Amino acid sequence: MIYTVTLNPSIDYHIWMDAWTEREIHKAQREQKVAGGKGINVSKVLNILGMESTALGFVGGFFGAFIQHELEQEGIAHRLIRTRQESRLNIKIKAQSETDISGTSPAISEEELAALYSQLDELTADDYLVLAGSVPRGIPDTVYQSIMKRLGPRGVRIFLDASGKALADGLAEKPFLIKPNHHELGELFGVEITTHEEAVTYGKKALEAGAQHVIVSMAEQGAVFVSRDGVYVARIPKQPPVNSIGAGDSMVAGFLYGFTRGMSSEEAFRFAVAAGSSTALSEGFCTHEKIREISPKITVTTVEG
Ligand SMILES: Nc1ncnc2c1ncn2[C@@H]1O[C@H](COP(=O)(O)OP(=O)(O)OP(=O)(O)O)[C@@H](O)[C@H]1O
Ligand SMILES: O=P(O)(O)OC[C@@]1(O)O[C@H](CO)[C@@H](O)[C@@H]1O
Repeated sequence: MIYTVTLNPSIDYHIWMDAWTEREIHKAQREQKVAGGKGINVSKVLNILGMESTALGFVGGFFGAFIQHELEQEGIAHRLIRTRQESRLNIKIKAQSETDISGTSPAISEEELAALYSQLDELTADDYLVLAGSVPRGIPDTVYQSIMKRLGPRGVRIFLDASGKALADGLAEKPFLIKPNHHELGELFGVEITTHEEAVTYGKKALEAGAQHVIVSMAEQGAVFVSRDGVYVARIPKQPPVNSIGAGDSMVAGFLYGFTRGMSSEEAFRFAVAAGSSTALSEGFCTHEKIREISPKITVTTVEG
């Protein structure tokens, strides 16, 4: 079974407007409220691709009930833990460009965190676990490392999509896959990454630091894959994004889908990039049809050495 953990889910409030200007009153042309958070998005994309998963994490208050209800409506299994404090609201403004405002997270109590640990203790070597997104208040930012310390030795394969200290500390526990974007990977090593070559260099350093597979996503520049199976660069034709929110989550779901369906690392990587790009270049998340359409436009090349 695949489990996704979203410690800090959100309602994503998408709002479209002609232009965004400071000190102006704006009228929305269109708006949409959806359950969000990185692990939840991975579960949603897996569901669209026809693969089951169980969403774990915390939800509270009215916003939390909304998130839970949406998952139920979409037929996504969940064991979300109800918290005393309300889940957050993240605003996604789509005007000349995309602007994100992330709401303050609820504080999670020790008992609520303990309830998550007891759920996680049920996982076995047959399971995949996706740990994705920010860590809410009340939880130490070493939480991903602690979860990996507990479940890694049991053979659970862990996909880690985190940044900052949560990513840095997590590496030592040998996650099966990490998916930083090039800014997050640069931050990890205190450098700025702008080219595929630099992403390969620092992707290899992440491998040396413990990760087993590394996907470095680079938005419209495509992505880089580094593992002992090979090093690949994926390029995509330049096109303005329609919605880049959840593109990275679609990539994680795409790789997980491909890998668990028996694709080679290279094929799973291509599928992951196609999933990410078809989410970025269309309304809503990727689908099998959109992935099939975009796949031939993606070039994947092998990097020697
Ligand atoms: N403008 C774009 N054109 C084509 N593909 C894109 C574009 N933006 C993103 N993608 C695809 O989606 C993948 C992930 O994008 P990105 O690097 O922005 O991830 P991210 O920062 O984790 O995103 P998010 O956190 O919003 O999900 C890229 O590797 C690429 O395949
Ligand atoms: O603040 P975090 O947890 O890092 O990211 C949260 C978030 O921006 O990530 C998803 C897109 O990847 C959105 O659904 C959600 O609002």
